[in-house]
Amino acid sequence: MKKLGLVGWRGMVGSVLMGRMREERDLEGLDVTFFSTSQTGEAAPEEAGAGATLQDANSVEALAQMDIIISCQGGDYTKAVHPALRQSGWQGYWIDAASALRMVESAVIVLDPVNRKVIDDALASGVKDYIGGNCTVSLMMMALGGLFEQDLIEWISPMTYQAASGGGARHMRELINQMGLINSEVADLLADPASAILEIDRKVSAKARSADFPADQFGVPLAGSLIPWIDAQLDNGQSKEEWKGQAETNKILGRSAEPIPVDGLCVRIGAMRCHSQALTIKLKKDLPVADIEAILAGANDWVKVIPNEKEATIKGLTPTAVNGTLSVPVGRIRKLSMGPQYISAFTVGDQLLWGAAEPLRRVLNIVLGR
Ligand SMILES: NC(=O)C1=CN([C@@H]2O[C@H](COP(=O)(O)OP(=O)(O)OC[C@H]3O[C@@H](n4cnc5c(N)ncnc54)[C@H](OP(=O)(O)O)[C@@H]3O)[C@@H](O)[C@H]2O)C=CC1
Ligand SMILES: N[C@@H](CC(=O)OP(=O)(O)O)C(=O)O
Repeated sequence: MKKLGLVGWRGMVGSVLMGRMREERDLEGLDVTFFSTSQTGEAAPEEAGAGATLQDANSVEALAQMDIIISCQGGDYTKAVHPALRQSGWQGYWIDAASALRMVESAVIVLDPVNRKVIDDALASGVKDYIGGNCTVSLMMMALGGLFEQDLIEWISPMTYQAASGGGARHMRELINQMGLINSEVADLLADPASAILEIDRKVSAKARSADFPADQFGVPLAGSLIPWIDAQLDNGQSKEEWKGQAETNKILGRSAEPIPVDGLCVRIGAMRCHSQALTIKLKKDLPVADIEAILAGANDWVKVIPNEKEATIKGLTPTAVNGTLSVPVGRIRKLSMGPQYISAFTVGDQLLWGAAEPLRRVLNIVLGR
């Protein structure tokens, strides 16, 4: 029986992963060990077996007993533990949600509905590190998989609308706290239909700008606002999140020569866990919209083409509609006035499912040959 070690399983991404693995019974037939950086010796979840306890996630000796390790613990943990584990001679499979190893040459970024062949070739050639992609990149590629598969894309400019969950659980809590405080500030005025909307607006702004407004996680208010910067600042003016667009897309596709340009602005908005993206795409040739829709719809089981109509769009192409599901709707597909090869598209996806957990559980099954 293969030995699987799970690290980071009780965090936000790890909990979503556990939920999916339980739904799909992925842990059956495996000898599962749960690790923790802070709770060694406490009771482990039932999948570890009766009486099993949490093992020390910082113990290279304990980790080295595993055939496969999945980590959702974060990049600092990966950087601290993975090199020591490999240096100890460990030959097992390392599956990771964190970005730390993504661009390392010996690692593959996994998104099997899009790059199954890259994964299969890597397995055949002995690659042992399989890393989940950046959520925004994975969701964009799930939506546009058909156009990538047929090599129809000359370039893409994604303008993103990213959810609070991308920052972590504390960021989601802060957003809801901010929403609640804003509502409380004007609750009496809202209850009075005769109150002046500009007075409500003035009080909302004053509250959000006040020194005691909770903004420790995002640094500035997000509720009722947005933040046009995600992750670190790079010397070329891009944010790191924007840099990942082109770097990871091409690595996922296994394209080193002639990379597809992918560049745009990444923006944090007050959604909970769905990232949305408005895409401007230059195609390599002029294709009818109906053909583009058919190519997109046929690429995988999760992408769903929403017709470019108002009712269908506002009902099906929003974070509220998609939250907590594996569906990746893509719509607003139309020709732009720049020319027949230029199209728009808009897509929404759950950044904790296809954006983080789902590619990991799927590559586990691929590694296990099932
Ligand atoms: N958030 C996201 O959108 C995405 C995150 N990722 C990657 O996944 C990593 C983990 O992210 P995320 O899941 O948000 O991190 P969390 O902060 O939710 O969890 C990380 C770890 O914190 C520890 N922890 C301490 N207190 C608690 C608590 N009260 N409840 C749960 N866990 C606790 C747990 O480790 P222990 O048991 O050892 O104490 C847990 O595994 C990120 O660093 C990133 O690399 C990847 C894609 C998207
Ligand atoms: N940076 C993403 C979330 C994330 O964790 O990305 P990555 O896995 O590339 O570090 C966001 O804030 O929405």
